[in-house]
Amino acid sequence: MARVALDVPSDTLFDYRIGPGQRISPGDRVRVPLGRRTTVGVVLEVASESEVPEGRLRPITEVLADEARLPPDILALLRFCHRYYHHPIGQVVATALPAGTRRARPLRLQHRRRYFPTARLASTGVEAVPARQVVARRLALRLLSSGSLDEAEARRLSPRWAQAMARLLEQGLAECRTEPRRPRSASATARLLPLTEEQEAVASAIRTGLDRYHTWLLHGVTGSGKTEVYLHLIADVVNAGRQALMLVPEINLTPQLEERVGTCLPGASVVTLHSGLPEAERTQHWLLAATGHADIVLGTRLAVFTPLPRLGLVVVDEEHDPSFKQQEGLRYSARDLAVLRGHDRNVPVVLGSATPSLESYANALAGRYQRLTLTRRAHAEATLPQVRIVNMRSCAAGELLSAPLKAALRERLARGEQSLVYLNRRGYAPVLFCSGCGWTSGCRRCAAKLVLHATDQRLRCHHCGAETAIPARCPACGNADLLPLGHGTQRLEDALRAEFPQIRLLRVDSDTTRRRHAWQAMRHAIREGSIDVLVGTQMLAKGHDFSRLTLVGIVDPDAALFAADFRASERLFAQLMQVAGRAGRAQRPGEVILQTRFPDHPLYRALAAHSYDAFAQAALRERREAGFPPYVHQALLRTDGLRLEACLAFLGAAAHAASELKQARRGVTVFDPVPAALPRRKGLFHAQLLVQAPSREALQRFLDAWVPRLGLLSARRVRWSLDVDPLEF
Ligand SMILES: Nc1ncnc2c1ncn2[C@@H]1O[C@H](COP(=O)(O)OP(=O)(O)OP(=O)(O)O)[C@@H](O)[C@H]1O
Ligand SMILES: [Zn+2]
Repeated sequence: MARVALDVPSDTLFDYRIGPGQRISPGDRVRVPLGRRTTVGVVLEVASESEVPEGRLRPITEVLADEARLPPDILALLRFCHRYYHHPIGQVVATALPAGTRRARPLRLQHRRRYFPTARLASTGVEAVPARQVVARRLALRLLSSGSLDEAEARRLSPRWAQAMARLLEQGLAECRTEPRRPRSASATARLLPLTEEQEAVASAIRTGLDRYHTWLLHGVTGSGKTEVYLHLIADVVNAGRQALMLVPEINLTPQLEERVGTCLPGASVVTLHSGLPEAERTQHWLLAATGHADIVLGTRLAVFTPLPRLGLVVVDEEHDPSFKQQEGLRYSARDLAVLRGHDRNVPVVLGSATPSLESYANALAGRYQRLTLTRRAHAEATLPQVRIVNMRSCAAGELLSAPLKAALRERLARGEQSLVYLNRRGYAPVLFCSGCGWTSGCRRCAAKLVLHATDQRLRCHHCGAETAIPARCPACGNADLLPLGHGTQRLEDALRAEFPQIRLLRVDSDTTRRRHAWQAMRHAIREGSIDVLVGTQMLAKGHDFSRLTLVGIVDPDAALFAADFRASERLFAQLMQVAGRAGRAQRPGEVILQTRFPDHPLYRALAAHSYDAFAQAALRERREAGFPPYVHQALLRTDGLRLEACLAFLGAAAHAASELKQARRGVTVFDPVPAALPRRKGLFHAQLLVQAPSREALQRFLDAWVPRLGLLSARRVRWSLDVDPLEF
């Protein structure tokens, strides 16, 4: 009898009878009947007895002949996700595997034919082929000179290659073998750079422990060359015959990084895994990893679930990045799961960042992780940029560019260097406002304002995508005097163009990069030097290495200082430090100009001093005093529905169910149901209930008892889901 995980919202496995002649192990994919149809699932257990009476047990329709079955460590990871995130097991499995695994077709590696010269051809030489068989001769010559040919190479020699090759095979002059289609064969164009002294110290510390689990927090200032350290370690691991898994945030998975990883290790094969890959390609890459053909897996958060039989190292770059946490369905943290995988497989884990998450930093302080630091930039001439804080209090409201920033931009233009002006808000202005009656442009479906987009003259909701034309008159009072309030990147672009009419300016935000490959083309333009000034949102802040960029201007960052979310200041500090870190990464020194109305704020002071530690220690102290993570552990029960009352009523019932749990509730705080920070989105109301405990164990003990009861509550017209270790509220 096999117990199978199916992609349905049920918390249990489904039992099926193993037919005569069917050989089944946990990890196999099977086709099974479900109601009147058949569906594909994964066998998690094989057992001798079922609670379902023998007669009602339905047989497995088919065992799919996959090239790789899910290994025990992945099955254990999936079970962990089911338990820890309290998510239905079948849906955990469906989330973790590429979509291709849901089809009732065996997973097979695509093979490619490769042709080799036979001993006979080698001994007789090309004379064995009659001279008038021009194409066959050409193929034979090439077979002898390069040792082998694949189809693509043969086609390049002649479009009529197939017929000629068939003749060579027939005559016993060539032979054909198949091999798995590899994603790329790395050429040896690039090399690993020799490490600096500091990088070497870090790398050799990690090298001493490559044979066992240990989590290293690689805390290196911006531009310190963390990537190079990862690559050296990955090279060691691959050369020792093992596989490496490297996770990066979505936006950082660039063709350049892919190429860098691919070319610095000639002979190693690299596959990428991310949600943007076509389904067939993603399945092939996954299978190459699972069968051990790929040496390096470079991917976004979903890659953490990839089976890797020879795993030797896990790297998480920019480990603080919020994109490692999935924000829907199975709300897993790929960073946390990466650490767990390293632990279960007894291999080292390297978490790298210039601005570690406070969770990881606290883990390092507590001795659970070991922190290694890079304090200097990798380029011999490069230093950290000078940070100047410009007080905007005396400036007119709405003034975007201060005199010092304008002067600094002018200098860069004169010297032919690049500048970046950062404003983390896209659109022209966050809201349109009537000076007559005070009307503002609100979204009908969300508790949010419609953002004014000047380039195409639309009002647009950044939460649900709703949009309308800009009204000529106020819809409430008919007044024609409608004013944009506040500023976004489009307005900043206008201000820069007005001040510097000649500049070659590029705006980078999710509006301008929506088209596929747009960002790639832009990055190319930036590298080439055909851009003077970059304007953009946090898309520009992360990980980029533009060598001619020497000035970063930061405009209007103050709002986040006073946000209600307790993580807002951590996020702001990380963003500012990252964006400041884009300046002066190569030969020329960098400068950062930060415009603020709160020049003495400790967060900005720490930024100016490049002191992550000062910021982090103060922030952790506050978190401890206020009782916030990482000193407590949280789970959020989220609901949405057409009526706010229905959501709150469900949450009220859930809170009541919690109060009835005497034993399991000990030490656990259950807060009151409240509307979410954005209470209405896409026409649905959102409300939530926060649960908090002093330890993970206490929280899990409570959730184990509580979550099954939630399923019994009447949840009419309310959807609910649980978010363990929530990042957003
Ligand atoms: N050992 C080295 N010798 C010379 N140059 C190096 C060396 N290591 C790294 N570099 C160069 O230093 C620059 C910064 O490296 P990298 O982008 O890896 O930094 P980083 O630590 O990831 O920074 P950030 O956190 O800001 O993304 C790159 O241009 C890289 O090529
Ligand atoms: Zn909306």
